[in-house]
Amino acid sequence: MMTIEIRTVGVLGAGQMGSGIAQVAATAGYTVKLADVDLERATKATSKIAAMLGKLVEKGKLTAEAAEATAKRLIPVAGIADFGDCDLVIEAATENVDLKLKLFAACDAAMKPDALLASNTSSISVTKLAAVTKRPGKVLGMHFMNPVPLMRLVEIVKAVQTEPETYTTIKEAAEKMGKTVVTSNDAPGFLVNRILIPMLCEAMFAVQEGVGTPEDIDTGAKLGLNPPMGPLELADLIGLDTVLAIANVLYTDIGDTKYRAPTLLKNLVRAGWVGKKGGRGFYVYDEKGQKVPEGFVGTITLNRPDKLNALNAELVGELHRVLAEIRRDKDLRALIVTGAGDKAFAAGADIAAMSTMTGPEAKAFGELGHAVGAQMETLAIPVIAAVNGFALGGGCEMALACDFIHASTKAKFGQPEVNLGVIPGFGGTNRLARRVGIGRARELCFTGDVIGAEEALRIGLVNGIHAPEELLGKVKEIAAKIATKGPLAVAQAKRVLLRGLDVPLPTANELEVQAFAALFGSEDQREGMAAFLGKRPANFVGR
Ligand SMILES: CC(C)(COP(=O)(O)OP(=O)(O)OC[C@H]1O[C@@H](n2cnc3c(N)ncnc32)[C@H](O)[C@@H]1OP(=O)(O)O)[C@@H](O)C(=O)NCCC(=O)NCCSC(=O)CC(=O)CCCCCCCCCCCCC(=O)O
Ligand SMILES: NC(=O)C1=CN([C@@H]2O[C@H](COP(=O)(O)OP(=O)(O)OC[C@H]3O[C@@H](n4cnc5c(N)ncnc54)[C@H](O)[C@@H]3O)[C@@H](O)[C@H]2O)C=CC1
Repeated sequence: MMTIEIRTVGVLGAGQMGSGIAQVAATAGYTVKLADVDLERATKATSKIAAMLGKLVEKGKLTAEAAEATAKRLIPVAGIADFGDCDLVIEAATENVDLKLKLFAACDAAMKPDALLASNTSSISVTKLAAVTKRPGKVLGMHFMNPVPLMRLVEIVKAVQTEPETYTTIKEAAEKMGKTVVTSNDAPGFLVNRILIPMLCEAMFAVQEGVGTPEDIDTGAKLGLNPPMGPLELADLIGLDTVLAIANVLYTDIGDTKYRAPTLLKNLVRAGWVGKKGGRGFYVYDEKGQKVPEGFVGTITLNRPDKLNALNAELVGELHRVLAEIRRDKDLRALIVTGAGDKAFAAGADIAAMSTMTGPEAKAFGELGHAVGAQMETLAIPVIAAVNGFALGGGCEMALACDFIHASTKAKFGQPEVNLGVIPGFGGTNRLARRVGIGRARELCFTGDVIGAEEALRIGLVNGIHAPEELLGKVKEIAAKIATKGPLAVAQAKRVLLRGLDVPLPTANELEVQAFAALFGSEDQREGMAAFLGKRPANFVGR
């Protein structure tokens, strides 16, 4: 029997696996049509692949011409109806048997009769998938590993119906994509996942039973058994929803309770914590997919929303106490300050309380406010203000005492104290001048004008503005990013940047040299540089 020559490959499902498969197929010279639930997702994935190719060019691993030619071979399409001219379709949609049966029947109907149809399924019976098509002999499993561009293996799974020519053609195609092939008969989990999934689940049972922490389990596995990743890190990479789906297939199809999924895994998936692709699983990840140490970011919420979080003695006293506690906390690596409710960060010092104060009382309160500002400025960790509404008077001053400010698009800033016959008393005059320049600070303090977020961004009072519902998430991302850096280095940078403002430049430069030198010999300096040279993420400990 003649086999088809593969020129055009359809990839169905543009998630982490489908995108990787599309990339290696296009790199191998195939024209690739990439589809997902809609054209938008397919187009987004295609752009991401083009960006990946760009990175390979930057690293000198691909020429610019090759990257451009590869990107041109990648065509996002609206759906299965566009697979009519494909010689091979590789399905890489979500691991769900009913979905895959439906997609196989639809692909079969849309594809030309002699084209081949493969599934990247991790565990589902390929024989069952073949049986819903009119081309069962042309169906098999083509199980790529994650991440596809880096992993050398493709496990080819022969369905009961697979014709030898189909196997040979697919093997050649996989080899053309730079992969080594192993062959499995159709059995739950095939070869690789039959071994892998019980191991991942066993690690999860160990967490569930309190035998050890995820960190200790992963470190133990990595250092004791020598795989590149620990089992829980790997489960997060695969996707906990996918791991659960595979475990369920193993358990149901083999019928042995040793393959049952741990409750912990089920609960994480129920919570939507599906691993790296969702930002959280056994670990927490930032937007770049880098692991974020958990519990390293603290948040203080000014919580007096019925009075727009106006600063009275109780609130400021509490803030003073909490900041003193935070100073003693050796685990925290960044702190966020925000306001409760959706109207205000803080609308200033409590005017009702201040209205009856004598001069000496006002002095005492001003000094308390300044003490809080100094606490925030001199904490070793960065303090970020997430200004979610009014930041007026003492509220604006409190934000200014933070290292930097991000704000919601509806935030409003001002030093309106002149309207009350007083001046800023919580560092506003001088911190504002340092942040936005003396001229602008004078105008704001003399007029009492209130400015919006756009203007605050324009004059450099805030570093970024975000939709109100996104503000806290964005600020947490920034704080989480800082938490992955060397804590000693961040602390020294904060100290030198602050102290450098108040001394002549040569003295500021001396401060910098001293701080730079002081970091050498620290565990973090050695780890940071070793991690760079070892091409791995650094794991800083703050020593
Ligand atoms: C922000 C507004 C434009 C919003 O208007 P609107 O949407 O119409 O809401 P309102 O109805 O006005 O407000 C809702 C609710 O909140 C109350 N409220 C708002 N702001 C304050 C405030 N600053 N103090 C007290 N209460 C406030 C308001 O009265 C309403 O209450 P309700 O009537 O019971 O419902 C608008 O609200 C506005 O313009 N607010 C005032 C903004 C302002 O002028 N701010 C500057 C204040 S002066 C200042 O900040 C001086 C400083 O620079 C600080 C120096 C010292 C710092 C030291 C810290 C220690 C302070 C402790 C002093 C207290 C002592 C003690 O407790 O004994
Ligand atoms: N994640 C891993 O490490 C590995 C996964 N696999 C398998 O690859 C397949 C895909 O897994 P991932 O890429 O990790 O999942 P993923 O969740 O990253 O991507 C799945 C994609 O399928 C798309 N999809 C869902 N329904 C669809 C439909 N009706 N039509 C078109 N597209 C649809 C989703 O929108 C999503 O983009 C699964 O079968 C999985 O078992 C295989 C090897 C490794």
